[in-house]
Parts: sequence; structure tokens; C-alpha cells
Amino acid sequence: MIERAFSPAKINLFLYVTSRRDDRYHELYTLMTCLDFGDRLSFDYTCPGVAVVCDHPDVPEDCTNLVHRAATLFFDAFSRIKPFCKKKTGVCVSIHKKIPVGAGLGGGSSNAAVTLQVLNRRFGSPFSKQALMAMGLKLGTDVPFFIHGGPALARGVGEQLLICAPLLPYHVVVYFPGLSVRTSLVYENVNLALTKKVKTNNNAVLNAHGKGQPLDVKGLLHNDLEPVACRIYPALIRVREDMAGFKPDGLLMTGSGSSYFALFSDGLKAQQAFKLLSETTDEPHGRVFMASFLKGNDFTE
Ligand SMILES: C[C@](O)(CO)[C@H](O)COP(=O)(O)OP(=O)(O)OC[C@H]1O[C@@H](n2ccc(N)nc2=O)[C@H](O)[C@@H]1O
Ligand SMILES: Nc1ncnc2c1ncn2[C@@H]1O[C@H](COP(=O)(O)OP(=O)(O)OP(=O)(O)O)[C@@H](O)[C@H]1O
Repeated sequence: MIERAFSPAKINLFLYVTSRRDDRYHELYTLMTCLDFGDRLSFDYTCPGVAVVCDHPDVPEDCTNLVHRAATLFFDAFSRIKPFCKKKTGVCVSIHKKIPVGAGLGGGSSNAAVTLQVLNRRFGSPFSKQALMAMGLKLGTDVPFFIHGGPALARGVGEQLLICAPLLPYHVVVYFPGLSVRTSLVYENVNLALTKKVKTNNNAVLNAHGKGQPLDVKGLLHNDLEPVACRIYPALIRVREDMAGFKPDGLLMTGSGSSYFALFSDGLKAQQAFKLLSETTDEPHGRVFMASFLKGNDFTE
């Protein structure tokens, strides 16, 4: 039997770096949402052991793949709490990659989170959502978010999650300039003296939540990692300039880059931007796509 699941991309609508910890990880205050654009995973339980296949050349298929690591972590934990269970613990996961790799869109983390959730359900839900999120954190700091579901506010390194008011919808145009960014390099180069304060955005989020109103993120877009990534990868400056030409309602780099997203309240303007960007991208690996904000975290198909 083959089970299929959708594995969405995420964007960071704002991201403030608030401090550097002793282990050199950074504490954040970030608002994230999933998009209705993503990868497709299929789970084949007839395989012995864990195996992964992926149709993207830059994604490893060995035990370093985040899906492989997620499945192994799950089965190890499962066999510890159910040592006498007779159910066969093997799976082959096929990944149909649509989310660009190293793009700030959380592709690998999303795949890992969906794998943990699908396996948990398949094996009788032995782990709570909290336990799965803790397991996910061992794989990457964005994994708990994908298990929690969005939109959500994340603090700490990304593990303290709070549900946020629903977001005012926008048409989202995402542009991946064909450049993979090394997340650790971007974080290492953050100058904490230059990162912005979080108060204004926090008030806006709490206000919307308190009034039960949808949150308009247009005026809140901010990413402390954007100037850092632009210094290391100057080609990103041109990406912002090109997208700004479409006069979107908002424009930002997501995560540690390299993708940018533009928000449009006008669907026609979004379509035009999408069409022109698709026609003019001369970078062979560049990608443009249109999406909407997604709610919730049940991605089983
Ligand atoms: C940029 C974001 O996507 C924003 O949501 C995340 O903070 C990063 O998520 P990610 O790519 O899954 O990154 P991880 O695999 O967790 O970490 C990669 C590397 O980035 C750095 N890192 C990551 C997260 C964090 N809060 N502080 C860090 O300093 C660490 O050097 C870490 O070794
Ligand atoms: N299942 C997977 N999907 C994508 N990349 C994976 C996967 N497993 C391992 N990787 C590796 O992880 C690295 C980062 O890929 P990913 O696409 O998740 O980055 P990202 O979108 O920049 O992440 P983030 O937004 O969380 O910073 C790549 O080098 C890739 O080879």
C-alpha cells in the first residue's frame, strides 16, 4: 500500500535575530506560514528497513537525507516504547521535489516533519504532537513549526511555537534565483548590534489576536538575515530590485535566503509579475511560482 502526502514550503514573514546562544545557535522571533506549494511524498511500507529516493540531483538519497533521518529516529523511538510490537518497521519514501533546495523555503525540514507525522499515524499515533516536535527539533530548527502548523510565531531557536491569528490573504509570488545559500554561514555573519528590535511587530500580532481579526502582514515584513545574506551573496541585491519593479504590496527574502517573495492583494498584478519573472529569468536553475498562505498541518492526501 502506498500512502501519499503533501509537504509544503514555508516563508518567514518577519524574522528578528534576538541573541546568540553559547552553542552558537541564534534565538529568533519569527512569524512563519506554510504555502500551498510544495513537494509530494509517497510512503511504501512493503520495504525492509528505511530507504529514500528523490528526483532532485542536489538531494542526497543516503542516510543524510532528512526524511531518512526522520524515519530512522521515529522507528528507533517506536521500538523503545513498543519493544514487542510485531508490526514491520520499514518504509521507502519517494520525494517528488518541487521546492527549490537551499532556498530558505524549508524543503528538507518540511519533508522530515511530514515523515514523522505520517509514520506516527501509520503506527497508531504512539507519540503526542509535543513529542513529535521534540523529535523534529533534533533534525532541524524549522521542523517543529511544520508539525505545529501555521501561521505560527516561533521563539527560541524555533522550538517555542504560538498559534497566530489567521493572516489576511495575499497572492504570493516566490522567486528562487538559482543560488543555494549556506544557512550556517549567514547566521555566523549576523552582527547582533545591527539587528532590529521586535516590539512593534509583537504589538501588531497581539492586537490582531486579541481582537480576533486577521493579521495584515504587509507592514510587518522584516528579515534581519536579509542584509547579511546580501553582503555574502551580492547577486541577491539585484533580485530584490527586479521584484520591487512590480510594485508589490510587500517584498522580503525568506529565511536565510536565497528566495524572495512578493505579496500582492491584486491577483492580476501577481499574475503579471509571475509571467514576466518567468520569461526573464536567465539563470538556468532559477524558479518562479505563485502560491497562497496555507492553514493547518494535516497534509495527508
Ligand atoms: C533560517 C530559518 O529557516 C528560519 O526559519 C531557520 O532558522 C534555519 O533552519 P534550517 O535551515 O533548518 O537550519 P538548521 O539545519 O536548523 O541549522 C543550520 C545551521 O544554521 C545555524 N542556525 C540555525 C538556526 C538558528 N536558530 N540559529 C543558527 O545559528 C547553525 O549554524 C546551524 O548549524
Ligand atoms: N529531504 C530533503 N529535501 C531537501 N534537502 C535535503 C533533504 N535532505 C537533506 N537535504 C539537504 O539539506 C540542505 C538544505 O536543503 P533545504 O532545501 O531544506 O534548505 P532550505 O530550504 O534553505 O532550509 P531552510 O529554509 O530551513 O533554511 C541541502 O544541502 C540538501 O542537500
